[in-house]
Amino acid sequence: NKDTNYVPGHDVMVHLLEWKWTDIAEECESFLGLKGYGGIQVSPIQENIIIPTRPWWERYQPVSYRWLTRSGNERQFREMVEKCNQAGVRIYVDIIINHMTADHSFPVIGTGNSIADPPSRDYSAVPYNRSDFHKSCSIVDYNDPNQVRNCELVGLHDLDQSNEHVKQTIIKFMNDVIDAGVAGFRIDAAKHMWPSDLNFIYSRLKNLSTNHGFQSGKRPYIYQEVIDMGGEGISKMEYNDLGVVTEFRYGFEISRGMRGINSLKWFKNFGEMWGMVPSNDALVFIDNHDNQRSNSDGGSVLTYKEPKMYKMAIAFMLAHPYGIPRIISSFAFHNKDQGPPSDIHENLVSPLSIKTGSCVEGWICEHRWRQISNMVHFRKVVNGTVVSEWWDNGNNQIAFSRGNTGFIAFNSETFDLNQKLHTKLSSGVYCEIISGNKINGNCTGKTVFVDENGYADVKILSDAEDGTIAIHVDVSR
Ligand SMILES: O=C(NCCCOc1c(-c2ccc(O)c(O)c2)oc2cc(O)cc(O)c2c1=O)[C@@H]1CCCN1C(=O)/C=C/c1ccc(O)c(O)c1
Ligand SMILES: [Ca+2]
Repeated sequence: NKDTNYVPGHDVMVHLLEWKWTDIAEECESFLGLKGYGGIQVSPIQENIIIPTRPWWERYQPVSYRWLTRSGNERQFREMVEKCNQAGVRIYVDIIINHMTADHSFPVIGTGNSIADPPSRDYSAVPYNRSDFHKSCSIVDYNDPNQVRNCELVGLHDLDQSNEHVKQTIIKFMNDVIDAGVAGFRIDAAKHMWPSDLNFIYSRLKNLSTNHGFQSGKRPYIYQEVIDMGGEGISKMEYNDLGVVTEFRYGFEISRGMRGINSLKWFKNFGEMWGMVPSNDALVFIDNHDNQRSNSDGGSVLTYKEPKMYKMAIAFMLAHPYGIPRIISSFAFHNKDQGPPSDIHENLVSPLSIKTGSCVEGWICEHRWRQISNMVHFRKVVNGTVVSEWWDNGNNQIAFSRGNTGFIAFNSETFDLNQKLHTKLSSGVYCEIISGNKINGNCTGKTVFVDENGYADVKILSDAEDGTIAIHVDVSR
């Protein structure tokens, strides 16, 4: 089964990219739990190589399975899991089991001071040696499934998951993390490992820890990074029996829609019909840590750098029932390799500075933006209902209801939207949640009136700050 293991009444995962464990624990208690977020994808916890320029992707070159990175140490990790579980927010660990480091021109030292000698495949802190790796061939033909699994991705030394010692070492690492109280894993570079080997590993994972509030018999939620835009030799459908897969087409298509490249009217049947995996098998997102800074999936997905369209894309994702949504919370970057704000002398990511509710000094904190966190509330309220009352203007103005619990409209035309639209909501005055909140019975943003026949006066000026209006039954006055 593919249960996220979220606490009932919580929904939506946020990837707190490069955040430190102590800051995450604090954010669980002061924001994420209260807003009803379901879970957090944390950056890799396993020791990684120190690359002099500290690119973000150094965390994807493991040196060992010790829980020592610039985000913190084992004690801080355990404390974070404890505090977040208590706040009703689950933790998902981004784990790299396909490979270790590449060869480098400098001595290889890890973030936990372990050493390794990649050319001789000696990773003494695990330990791994040459017999645990595939022969070093490079992936040159992505249409050859054998190469993609058994050769090296950009020179990263490729572990042989059919080797008994490798399997047992990975299984032990993952089971230790499960015992610390996490709810599941992101499997990095899953496309580069054989489904049968992954199945062997997953089947030997323990149930979630009853000492951390999980009911007995709960299985870890496994979502696998499989970058498949179609056209390669390997398909995401080879993996979605084992667990959930990242559906890269999702963010690509919604970005095209909100950019006006593809008319929003086509999104009436958005979902499996668009060649995406079944909804329960799809981990969906607009942008991720990789394609927000490069276009590795071949498309130019929306990011925080284009805020109006990005917020519309996120709002659509959180309002629509297809898939399991994940948002990213980023750090500002100017070049695609740049790592997080950090004190380069100290071997840690710099402390997060959150002033007056929004992050500063290089941390974007999309998860705190009102237009995004209020849509988490919307998604929780409409859970279990279907899309109905779809309306469009034949191009880039759309609206739909979610049962009789919520209603949302988008305008990405160059002219205003000003219509009486039918909803399935009962009549009354609703606080509009993209422009504001309902506080002590008052709306801090716009209000929307729904008449006794369910018709709402919907107005979205083309030059408005936000191109979305959304209401739901929890914010009727
Ligand atoms: O130009 C680069 N890489 C080549 C193009 C991206 O290829 C990579 C893919 C990749 C990309 C597209 C695919 O269709 C595919 O099957 C694999 O997955 C990775 C996964 C890792 O754990 C570590 C990596 O270094 C990579 C990687 O380099 C730069 C310099 C090295 C790291 N890197 C990067 O750009 C790092 C990218 C990266 C890192 C971690 C990820 O989880 C990821 O998805 C991408
Ligand atoms: Ca491999």
